[in-house]
Amino acid sequence: MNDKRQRPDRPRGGSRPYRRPQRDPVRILAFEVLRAVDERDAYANLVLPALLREAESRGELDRRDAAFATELVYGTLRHQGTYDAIIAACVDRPLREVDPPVLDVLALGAHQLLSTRIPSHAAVSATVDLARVVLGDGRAKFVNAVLRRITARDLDAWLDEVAPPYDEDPEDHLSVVHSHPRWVVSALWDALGGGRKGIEELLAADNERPEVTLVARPGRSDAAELLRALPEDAGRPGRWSPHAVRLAAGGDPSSLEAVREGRAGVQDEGSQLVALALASAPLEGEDRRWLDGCAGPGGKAALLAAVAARRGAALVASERQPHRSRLVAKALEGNPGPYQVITADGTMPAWRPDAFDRVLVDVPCTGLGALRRRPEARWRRRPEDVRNFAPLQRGLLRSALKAVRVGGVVGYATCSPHLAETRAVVEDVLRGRGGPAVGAEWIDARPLLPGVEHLGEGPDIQLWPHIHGTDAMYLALLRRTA
Ligand SMILES: C[S@@+](CC[C@H](N)C(=O)[O-])C[C@H]1O[C@@H](n2cnc3c(N)ncnc32)[C@H](O)[C@@H]1O
Repeated sequence: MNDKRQRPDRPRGGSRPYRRPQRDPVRILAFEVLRAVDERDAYANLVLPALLREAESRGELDRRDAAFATELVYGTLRHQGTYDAIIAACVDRPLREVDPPVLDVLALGAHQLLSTRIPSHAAVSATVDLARVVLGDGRAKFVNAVLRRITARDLDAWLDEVAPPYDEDPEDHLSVVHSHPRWVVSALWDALGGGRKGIEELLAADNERPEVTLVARPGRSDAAELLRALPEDAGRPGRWSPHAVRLAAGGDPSSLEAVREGRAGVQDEGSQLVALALASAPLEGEDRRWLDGCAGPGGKAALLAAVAARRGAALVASERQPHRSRLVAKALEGNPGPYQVITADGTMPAWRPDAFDRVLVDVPCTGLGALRRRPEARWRRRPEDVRNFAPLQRGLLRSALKAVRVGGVVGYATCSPHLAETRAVVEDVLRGRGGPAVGAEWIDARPLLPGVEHLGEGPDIQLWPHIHGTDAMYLALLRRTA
């Protein structure tokens, strides 16, 4: 602690007594996470748990504090676009001229004022104290003035003020109200189709915290075992996957023995459905050799390997990044059937052509279908990322189609619904645009997800957070014909 903070309370210019700011470890920690996300392009879902563990080990935070810090960080990052528009209306210069750490404190304050039940005076005073600790007294005055302007309206009144009317500019309106970059609103709407209701529900779902879903790896565990091991009301069966269990808020997967032993894991239900659909696609002839060509960190590979083991098939799980291959190896440890984990570039295959009966390529993508999990991703992604992934996505699909035997099945998956990453890739590869044509035909994937409704017109499928409660996973199934 520096000298200044150790000085005793004393009067300062005028009659107001000097008050030392309260050091609130929760808000300081939330601020540090926001700075790491902004300055180092860190991922909140990695930095936050690490800082929480450190603070808990120092005895500074308990579970309730940790939950509040999590709410502050995720809520602020999710609604950052909305808060920035409101803050911009309360400062007399362009936001780019406000120092980023000051903006982070203001956004944390705006979140408490506009989206939590914390009384306004308490939110302002706690945020000004935070500003005094992390920014100094001078900038804290600026923070105080801006926050007081924000308290003049509630969130709905601010949205009426700062968002352009829907009828004038629907995408800009939705972008401000639902805190998504405009180009992302546009891309999601193109993929979803339909009118205002659907896109509003989707954008709102992106701002909800997703529930944690477990997978009981078949042959190693089952949903009933997981449900029995959980306290009453702490878990529910999945909506669509017979292997899924949904944890109630605050549920800790590592409290379950099956998870600790790798017989179960954490996996979004959409990701489970993709692996299960590929595994159940009809196939004539041999069905013994399966490949996951983009396996890291191993969620789908572990489910595929477990299903393969029950069917007498073996899985090769391949991943280009060595550190992610190690995660795949860990996810597959203890699988009851044969499997192999290799580190290889899927566009320069380490296997012979025609070597496999089933192949999955869950290609690298913008991740626009998983915005619920990575609240900062929407601000980091750029439209050019879509173009930059395009050659790799096409290359990986072409290699997958060569790796499978004639009659075998390829699953092309993304966790982005952006049409340029989904159907456009598959159509280009099938038509030979930008490379040699590949002999393959579509398989209707919809019947392979029994009971799942609203999958679109087929033959490919697109899942949605607001309809299916899953990440927005895409899957195209193709059969090699020549
Ligand atoms: C969307 S992730 C796969 C997620 C994985 N299927 C799961 O369910 O856990 C895409 C993976 O492809 C890997 N990758 C990127 N380029 C690759 C390449 N040329 N060959 C193989 N893997 C690649 C990335 O490192 C990343 O781990």
